[in-house]
Amino acid sequence: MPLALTKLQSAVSKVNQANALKAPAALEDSPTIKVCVRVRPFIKEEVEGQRSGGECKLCIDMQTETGLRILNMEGDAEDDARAFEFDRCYWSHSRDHPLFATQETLQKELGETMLEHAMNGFNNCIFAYGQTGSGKSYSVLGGKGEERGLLPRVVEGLFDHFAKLPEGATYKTLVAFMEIYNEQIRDLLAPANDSETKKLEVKQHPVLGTIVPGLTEAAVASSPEVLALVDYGSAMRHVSATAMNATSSRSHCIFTFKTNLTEPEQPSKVSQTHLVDLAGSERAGRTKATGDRLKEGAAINQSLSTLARVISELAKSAKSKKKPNPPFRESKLTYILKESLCGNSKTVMMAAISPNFLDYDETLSTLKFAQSVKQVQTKAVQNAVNMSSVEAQLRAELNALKAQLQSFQDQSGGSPAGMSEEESVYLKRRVEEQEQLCALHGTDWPGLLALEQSRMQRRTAMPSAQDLAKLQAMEERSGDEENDDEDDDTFTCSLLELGRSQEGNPPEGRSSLRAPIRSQLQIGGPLARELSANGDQRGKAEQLKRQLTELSAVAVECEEVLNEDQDVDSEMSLKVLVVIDPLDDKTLEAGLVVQAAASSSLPSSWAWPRHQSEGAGNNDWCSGKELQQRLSWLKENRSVLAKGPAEAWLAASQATGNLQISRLQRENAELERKLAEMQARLANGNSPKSPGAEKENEPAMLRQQKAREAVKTISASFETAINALDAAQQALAKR
Ligand SMILES: Nc1ncnc2c1ncn2[C@@H]1O[C@H](COP(=O)(O)OP(=O)(O)OP(=O)(O)O)[C@@H](O)[C@H]1O
Repeated sequence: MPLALTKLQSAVSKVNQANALKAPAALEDSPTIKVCVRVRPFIKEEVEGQRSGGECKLCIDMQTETGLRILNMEGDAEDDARAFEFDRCYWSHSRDHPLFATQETLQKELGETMLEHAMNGFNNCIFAYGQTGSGKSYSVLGGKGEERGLLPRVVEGLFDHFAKLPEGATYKTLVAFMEIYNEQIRDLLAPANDSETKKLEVKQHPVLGTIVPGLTEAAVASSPEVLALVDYGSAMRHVSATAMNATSSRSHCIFTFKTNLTEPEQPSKVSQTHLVDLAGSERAGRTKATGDRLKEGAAINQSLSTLARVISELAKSAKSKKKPNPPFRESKLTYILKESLCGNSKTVMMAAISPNFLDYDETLSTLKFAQSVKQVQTKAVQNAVNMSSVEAQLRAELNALKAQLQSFQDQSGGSPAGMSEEESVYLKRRVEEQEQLCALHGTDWPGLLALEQSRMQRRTAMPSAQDLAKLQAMEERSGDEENDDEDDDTFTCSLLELGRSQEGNPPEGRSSLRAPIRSQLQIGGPLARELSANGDQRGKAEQLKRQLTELSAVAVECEEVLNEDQDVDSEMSLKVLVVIDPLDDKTLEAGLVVQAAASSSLPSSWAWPRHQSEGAGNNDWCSGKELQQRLSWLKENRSVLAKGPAEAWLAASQATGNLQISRLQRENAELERKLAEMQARLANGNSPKSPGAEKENEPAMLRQQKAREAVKTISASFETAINALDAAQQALAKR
């Protein structure tokens, strides 16, 4: 082929590739916040009536990619229709519509655009806004497989982009995940025990802009790692059932990733991207909220109304060119998003709306709000930064803080005199925070990755997505059983079973027992309904969640202990039986079955010390406390598991108060008796008596041969048992 033609073809293909990545013209760069609207399908709660009394009337009409109409079905629909224009409208209500948009459509248009920005050093933000149950979480987080939302797709895409970087380029990524619940910031990535103690505040930093000191910023190197963190964070989020949505998010949730790309001899391109899933705006009457739910609703509405005032102020000033004075600091949400709403960021609003006429008022108000957001301008600039100068500035600040603390301490020979207790605590905390900032913006990247690994181990971990599919199937089965037993309305039971064996390949970097506990509760639909049905069930739900969290932590620790021992064939499964009885405090039973060293060391019949409370036929089950005992056993004995039966038996006998030794002695006595009996019969030329008549008729030679084999087998096992017992007793005697 002539060279010119090859070049032309390659140029055409490059242009095509670039076009394929490009968002529609309406989404291309302009200084205002881009506004998209998405219409969801009718959902189960509408069809079944909890949300709408069974009334499903479509009131949205979309003819173009940028325009929609909302119809007032009470009057003359055509006359009463109100038309709106946005940067992009996504029709996800019905698949047969020519404009039908999938999760993939959103990723191609919005996700890829954000990634292009991030790779070029621009900050991004996408925030999903809308009434409860309108599809915000579905768009941002989504479900499984093809239903994955923007967040997981963007994370995967990010690492695909990194893989294509030119030689010599390096990248670093930090991720954070927080929620704002009742005006408090919660770190969703902090290991469970840490998060309760930390009170997080938003601050303005002279070098770094808006920051939340103390918030976990996890150094990550692959998309599975980030997705495991997203699972973990989602599990920690406040979700509960309301009449409008069985899995309603009760908090605003912000996932952030920061990138730092460096090419040789170039300033680093840094970016920060927020993906925000706002809590639903709601009217207490429709959600039937009372007590804590109502309080949550008030806090949600307060921050959303601050957001509305901020937007209104910004929109007004865009028209009048006056300097705006928006009340950013009146809510944590607007304070954190300040930069995204009017500063250095390319920002998209995703307005999620319900298609149902019953939600007409809320939908209209969402559309009007979205229209005002369209006028708000931001000022995105490329962040090309000299990282060593940033680090130097942060270090200088750290040194100044340390010097200040030191001078107070010097004045008083150790304790900071002249300072109140509060001031000294404050200064010490500032030093700690500044040290964390220096580390995050310093050069010790391997150190940050190692820190994250150790944090991961401390996180209470949960089952994986694969396990969740299993869970769901089991839950459905147990749901059917519940329906069969409608008379018994005091109990709700769910059986969740997670498993792991050597054949299963857990995804790299993730323990197979990790998955959101909250997903378990969501899957436990009947359970969630039971918990939210009667006034004060929240306490019960929290208690249950705590118990499940603790239990999973123990299970994962067991799994990790087994994983450490490469030589041990192990198989493990966790069964959780959730029993909720409103009259009883006992809410949870769990069982952990570990077949450690089933084939190589421990005799398979005796792989686990059985607890005294275990009854026949039910010996896999144990309570949380017993699970802890099993974990201790496993920890104490892991070093011997792979060595051989004698040591393993010894270890087990120590752990179980020598019960096993006496059991073994009984077994040996029985074996000895059988052996003696056989030998005596053989010596007399008599084969052992067979029970059946046919056997009586067997030729004498054959019977004798069988008897000899039986003796051989028995004496072999007898020998093994004796040796093991001897070794065990000798070792015991030495201690
Ligand atoms: N585009 C869509 N396609 C299919 N199902 C959807 C879509 N959007 C939303 N849903 C479904 O609608 C229900 C409510 O959606 P979702 O939980 O995302 O609402 P939300 O706005 O986040 O609610 P809340 O504010 O209460 O958390 C869910 O069952 C979700 O799966």
